Amino acid sequence: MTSSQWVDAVASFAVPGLFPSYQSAAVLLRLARSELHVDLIEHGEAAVGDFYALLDRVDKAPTRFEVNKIMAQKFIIELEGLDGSGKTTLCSKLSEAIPHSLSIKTPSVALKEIRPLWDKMGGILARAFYHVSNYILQHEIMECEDSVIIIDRWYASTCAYTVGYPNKDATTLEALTPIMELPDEVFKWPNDLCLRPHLLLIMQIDPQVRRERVEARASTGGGASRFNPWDDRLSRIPELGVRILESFSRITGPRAVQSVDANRSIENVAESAMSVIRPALQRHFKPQAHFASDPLGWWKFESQQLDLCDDSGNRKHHALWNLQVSSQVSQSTTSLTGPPVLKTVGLHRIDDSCLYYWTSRISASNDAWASVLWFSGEYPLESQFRAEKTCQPLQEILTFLCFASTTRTMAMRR
Ligand SMILES: Nc1ncnc2c1ncn2[C@@H]1O[C@H](COP(=O)(O)OP(=O)(O)O)[C@@H](O)[C@H]1O
Ligand SMILES: Cc1cn([C@H]2C[C@H](O)[C@@H](COP(=O)(O)OP(=O)(O)O)O2)c(=O)[nH]c1=O
Repeated sequence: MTSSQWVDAVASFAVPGLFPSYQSAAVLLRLARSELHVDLIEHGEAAVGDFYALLDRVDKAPTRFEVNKIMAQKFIIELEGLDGSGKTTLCSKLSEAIPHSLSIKTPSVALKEIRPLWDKMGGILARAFYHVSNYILQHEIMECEDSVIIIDRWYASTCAYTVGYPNKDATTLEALTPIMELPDEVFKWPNDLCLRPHLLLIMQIDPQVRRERVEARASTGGGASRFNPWDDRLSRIPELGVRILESFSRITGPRAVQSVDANRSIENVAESAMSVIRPALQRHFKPQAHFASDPLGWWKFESQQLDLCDDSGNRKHHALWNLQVSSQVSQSTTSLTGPPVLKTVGLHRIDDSCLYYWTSRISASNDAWASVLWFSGEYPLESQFRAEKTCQPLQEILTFLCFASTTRTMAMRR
């Protein structure tokens, strides 16, 4: 693609600077080097070479199998919030509190040297850099061995900071379309950014408290002490912070989204984040404990979290899903006949590649169970099987139903 073709392509983006895919941003960054003759070398040949080598490595998208395996084996938490809301502080607290966790950030530390170069260029090139940095982070997650990944900013920042403030010369935001009037499409996690957070935590902070923290950070020295351009913008144009926060809340792609009150002490903020994370980790890694305690409650909670149904109980989302329905009617657990046979009963379009369950008591005397397993065809079979085995051992698989109604109607029919 030549630079003029590229300029035409960019003009068709829904929001200026909001790239739809990895390739659309990577091609521009490569053009910057070859055709646009941007002087990159003055910024250090080694850093530039490393950056382009990294772009080439990330070019190869992970396979669906690799993605599904990572999504099943790891738990990814993304922290978002305005500058100075305490993300970095919370990341380090969480990584201390959560075993086998890794704390990383976007743009990743591997891009530390090259980032100021693209920041200095600004405009569409800087946006392209931030866009690819999300995929570089994905690459790092794929390669790491830790099971809980805590990320200080990810794609939600790229989207919110671009949509929130597409014109850097603006001193007022009057000319911009209100966030709530922009189409959903704008806030959609890119299809080719295959990993996504299991949990997005959005730090909510009073503007004055945030301002004081940013000033205190600036006066205490050290690496994190610099004012970045956003510190200044956010105080000159307070509505900008509101736009960015509204954008965070519209992002779709993360499996669950929660707000964290970031005004309180560091310990309180960490504890309130942990009170959301703990059960989420348990559901992810040990789903059986939830089925045992309050299965139906858990299901209701999850389906709201995932926003599967609208207020009337109709499914809102569409993607290919398999459905399996099995039930155990025997009161005895002594004659279990080994692992349940998994059988797919239909392909259904519901949401994205989430794996989750519904299981519930089916009689008042608590002697029978129904277990519904929806699983995305995209998950590796061994993880589906393992998850099923750990939920409720099924003595007898009685029914395989075709899924012809909404999730809520099914629950009511029982
Ligand atoms: N809950 C808190 N209470 C008081 N100060 C905090 C709290 N969380 C963070 N800070 C301080 O506020 C400043 C900004 O926090 P930081 O974690 O760097 O924010 P961010 O990563 O969101 O920009 C830092 O100086 C940090 O020590
Ligand atoms: C990750 C990301 C950050 N940014 C901006 C938002 C932040 O104001 C700025 C600095 O981010 P960051 O390095 O995370 O600084 P801080 O820890 O102070 O929040 O970069 C984008 O514009 N796009 C992006 O994709």
